[in-house]
Amino acid sequence: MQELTADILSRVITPRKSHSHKGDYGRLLLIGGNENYGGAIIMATEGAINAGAGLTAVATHLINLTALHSRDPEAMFIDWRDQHLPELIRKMDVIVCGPGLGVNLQAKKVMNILATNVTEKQTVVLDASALDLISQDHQLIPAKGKLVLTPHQMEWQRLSGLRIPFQTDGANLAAFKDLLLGREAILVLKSNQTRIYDLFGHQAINPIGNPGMAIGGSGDTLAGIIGAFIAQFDYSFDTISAAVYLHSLAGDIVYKDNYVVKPTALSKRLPELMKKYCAKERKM
Ligand SMILES: NC(=O)C1=CN([C@@H]2O[C@H](COP(=O)(O)OP(=O)(O)OC[C@H]3O[C@@H](n4cnc5c(N)ncnc54)[C@H](OP(=O)(O)O)[C@@H]3O)[C@@H](O)[C@H]2O)[C@@H](O)CC1
Ligand SMILES: Nc1ncnc2c1ncn2[C@@H]1O[C@H](COP(=O)(O)OP(=O)(O)O)[C@@H](O)[C@H]1O
Ligand SMILES: [Mg+2]
Repeated sequence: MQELTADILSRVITPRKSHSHKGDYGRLLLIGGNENYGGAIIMATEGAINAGAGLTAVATHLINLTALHSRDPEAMFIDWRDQHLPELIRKMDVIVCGPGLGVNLQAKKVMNILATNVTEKQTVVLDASALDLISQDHQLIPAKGKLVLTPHQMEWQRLSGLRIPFQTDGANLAAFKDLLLGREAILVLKSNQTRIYDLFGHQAINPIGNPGMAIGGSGDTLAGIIGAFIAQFDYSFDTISAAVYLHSLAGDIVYKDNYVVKPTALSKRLPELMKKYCAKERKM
């Protein structure tokens, strides 16, 4: 099991080229935020924008439009009932689905649209409610594309059938293989020591982070950061590991002077940290 260090950031976060435009840093769609959980998709969006996604769009309940745009004017919006959603999904590089999505009929409809429209070249990050929905119905797992699953331990219990005390590395990997037979997929199993697994034998543990991050929205923010990293850099074990590490590093910086780590405060630290670790690489 590889223990992550700051080296992962310098390896993944590359300097931006002068001759580039927003399209070079990825098109990211975030899907989630029902009438009760609008905050979740807004926090995921703040994670994504601050982690550098080139273009960010949000498919959510209409009720969240004003709140979203007043906080994040960088994000584009689509009502998740809009008939153009399938078309928009097909244009994206990466789709993050689940923060605040809920599990009602509308949520299932949205997941079904996603599952049937994802193409081979795209990556889908499934988090929160999306994981609960696929636990209930495996047909809702997108049929094509690369996958990243980001459960916390209870979501993983629902998905894998492994009770939390039995979530050992061996058992996690076996359950992950069973679930995603033959697919290109990465599992980010979140806890106070998040573990990352792929199906080729890579395993990493994140030793940083803090209990100030035990607050609603921390995971939603991480889902956005992971989406932005894949959109800008690539889909790889290292890229996803770097996103996990950066999230905790930003959390640790906020925690130095604060009893709790508000997810929105964590997101604000991301651009400066990305600059710092990218600049380090250039000096080497
Ligand atoms: N502001 C917003 O809009 C927010 C909206 N949100 C949205 O809410 C939706 C539901 O997501 P959820 O994660 O809140 O609920 P759920 O899946 O039931 O998990 C909680 C259960 O799991 C257990 N548990 C055990 N181990 C655990 C662990 N390591 N980490 C975490 N939990 C652990 C835990 O145990 P207990 O607390 O009982 O000890 C409890 O029984 C989803 O769409 C999400 O995006 C939230 O993101 C918050 C901010
Ligand atoms: N005690 C802790 N120490 C370190 N990291 C933590 C701790 N508690 C929570 N986290 C991190 O916060 C995030 C919580 O994710 P999640 O439970 O999905 O939150 P939410 O759904 O409320 O956004 C994970 O990235 C997890 O690693
Ligand atoms: Mg969560």
